[in-house]
Amino acid sequence: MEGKIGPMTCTLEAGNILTKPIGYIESCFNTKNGTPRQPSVCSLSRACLRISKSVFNNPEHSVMGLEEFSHVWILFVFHKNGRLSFKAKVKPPRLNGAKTGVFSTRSPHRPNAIGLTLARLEKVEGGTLYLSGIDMIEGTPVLDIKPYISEYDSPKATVLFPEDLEGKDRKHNAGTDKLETSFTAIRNPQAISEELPNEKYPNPERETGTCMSEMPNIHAETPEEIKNGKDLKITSASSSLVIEHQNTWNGDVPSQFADYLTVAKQGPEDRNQCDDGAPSQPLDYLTVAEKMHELTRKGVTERHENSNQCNPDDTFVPTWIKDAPVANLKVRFTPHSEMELRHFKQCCDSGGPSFRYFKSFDEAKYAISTVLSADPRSVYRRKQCQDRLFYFSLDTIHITCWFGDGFAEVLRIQPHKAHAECSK
Ligand SMILES: C[S@@+](CC[C@H](N)C(=O)[O-])C[C@H]1O[C@@H](n2cnc3c(N)ncnc32)[C@H](O)[C@@H]1O
Repeated sequence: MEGKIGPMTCTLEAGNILTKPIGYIESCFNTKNGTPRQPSVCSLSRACLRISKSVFNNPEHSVMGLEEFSHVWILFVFHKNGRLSFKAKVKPPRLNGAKTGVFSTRSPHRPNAIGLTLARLEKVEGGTLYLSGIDMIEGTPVLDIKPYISEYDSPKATVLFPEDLEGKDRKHNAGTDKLETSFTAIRNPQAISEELPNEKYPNPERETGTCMSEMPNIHAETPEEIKNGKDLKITSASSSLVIEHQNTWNGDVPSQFADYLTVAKQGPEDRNQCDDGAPSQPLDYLTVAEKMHELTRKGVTERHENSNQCNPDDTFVPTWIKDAPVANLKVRFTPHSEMELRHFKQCCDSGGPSFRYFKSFDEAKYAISTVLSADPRSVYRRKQCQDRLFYFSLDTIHITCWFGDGFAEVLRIQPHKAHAECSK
């Protein structure tokens, strides 16, 4: 039977789901103010997430095996967004007042108010996850956890070359595996046919899925015929494969590659003639193909190295992410604020204020510095209230600071009100 939520029918097929938090974040960030805009800003930030017993009777069962992953994706609700409002265009702080489409940003104000954070998984104890490198505030409802798997979650450059696979786990490289299979087919068709009991001889196009529309069908050739020098189709296959790689040059084919290509395109009669018309050794077509391959590979690598926009993993982002118009700030502490921070101890047994998440004065100072360096102010504050004091809290610390031209200065450090009890 279908469940109902108010007037709206809740069906998966319609994309309506009734969410139930699997737990709530306990975070070193108490308020939105001063919380980093992305988890990478403050690697020392910490949080913990207890899987709710109302979701799983035995929460520890649900996280079994998770300790084998270094990072986890956390899907959560921006529960402190205030009224649910969203606009098609937003002004991300990094654009310093300029607008862009909400879906090209990580703005919390979006139609479904769902956040996504990649956090480091420090440890798993029972049904509790200990996280670091986070940007979620205290009490954030968590909808789901998924392991971060770089093999799936980080796009890889298109690998054209079987050599790139050496020493790598091939299971996760289906595309390149296909290409390698096709090379194997070209080098040694019999080997492939032996692996395929239902087929007498391989058809690399079908076998590999590689786009080789012009590739002659080598299906009908017997290994004996190939051995007897009837290697035309095999060699054509290898040249077709290489010609496919021309595309990677974006039309700017280097002359050396073009020379190889000419040779590769010649018919067998031409290939076996020297310039003076004397018969030559039969051209090793596969060698030509491999040389072309090598050249393409070098070219692709160079293109990656010279490119400003592309990352080595074949991804790219707009320049406002990489070279934001908002510079990082220098951070300094007044001697007084530094002394105040030194009063915080690691455990509350010793009397006086103590940290809940940080392990030392240095960690706390570093975390405060990273948060301030990324300039946590809103664009409005940055532009309209430059000389106002800025307050935020981190762990059990309440911080007062101000911003000047290119810097932030910490003026005062006090125990955060909410944690004053423990300090006592
Ligand atoms: C820009 S969002 C990015 C969040 C996430 N990494 C993402 O990409 O979806 C991070 C900001 O959301 C705000 N925030 C964090 N937790 C929140 C919550 N539970 N409700 C509302 N806002 C929150 C904080 O001000 C933080 O600086």
